[in-house]
Amino acid sequence: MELEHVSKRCGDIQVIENVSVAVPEGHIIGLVGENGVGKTTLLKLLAGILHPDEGSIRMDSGKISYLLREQDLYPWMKVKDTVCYYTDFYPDFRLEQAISLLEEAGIELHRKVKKLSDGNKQRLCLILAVCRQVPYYLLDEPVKSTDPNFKKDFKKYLLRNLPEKATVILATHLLKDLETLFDTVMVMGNRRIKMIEAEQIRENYNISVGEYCAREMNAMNA
Ligand SMILES: Nc1ncnc2c1ncn2[C@@H]1O[C@H](COP(=O)(O)OP(=O)(O)OP(=O)(O)O)[C@@H](O)[C@H]1O
Repeated sequence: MELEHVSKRCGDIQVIENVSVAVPEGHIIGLVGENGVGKTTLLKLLAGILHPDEGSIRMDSGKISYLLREQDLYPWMKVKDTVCYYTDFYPDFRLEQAISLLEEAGIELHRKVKKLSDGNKQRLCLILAVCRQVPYYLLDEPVKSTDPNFKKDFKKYLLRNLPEKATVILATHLLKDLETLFDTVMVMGNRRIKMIEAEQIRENYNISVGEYCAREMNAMNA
């Protein structure tokens, strides 16, 4: 998965400009940056939902699982039908695993999606995303509405449920909760992306990943 000299405008805003990045395979990558900096836009470009104005993106959208937002779910459907819909649509969807994760989350199969709490709608979206068996997962703020315990255990949850060599790009503002999850971080700011491995941050700067990201975000937007 690779971006070469990619530029993208949204409305009258130049979100990214001439960005080239090769996504490291098998890494869990934290995508961070201030509100409105372009994290969702980048994930949509990678998923093939948006197209670059200039440059090219090398990826195979059939191999990508993209996390739905709660409002993308059909509210009138039952949880069971939502899962069956996914099973019909994606041959790589692991139904048994989804049923087991729904049970673990206490989400009943016969409940209508619109009757779920916001946090459980997000858990359902997450279950739909992680139960696809693909090499790439694009997760935009996957734990925003979930409870503190789930956020705390999210690293274990991902490692337990994704294929061993999966590549994950995860956009978040929750650096305190998630920083230990990342092998690499991409910091976005001022139309650019800076990528660095977590190990390199600890060795070269002797600060936490979260502290590094906060520092870089300030520097990029100064
Ligand atoms: N459909 C659109 N039309 C016009 N401008 C848009 C559209 N979608 C996004 N933008 C603008 O593009 C920029 C990047 O938005 P994006 O949602 O990618 O940011 P983000 O980093 O994900 O933000 P947040 O952290 O707040 O979720 C923002 O300035 C936003 O206002």
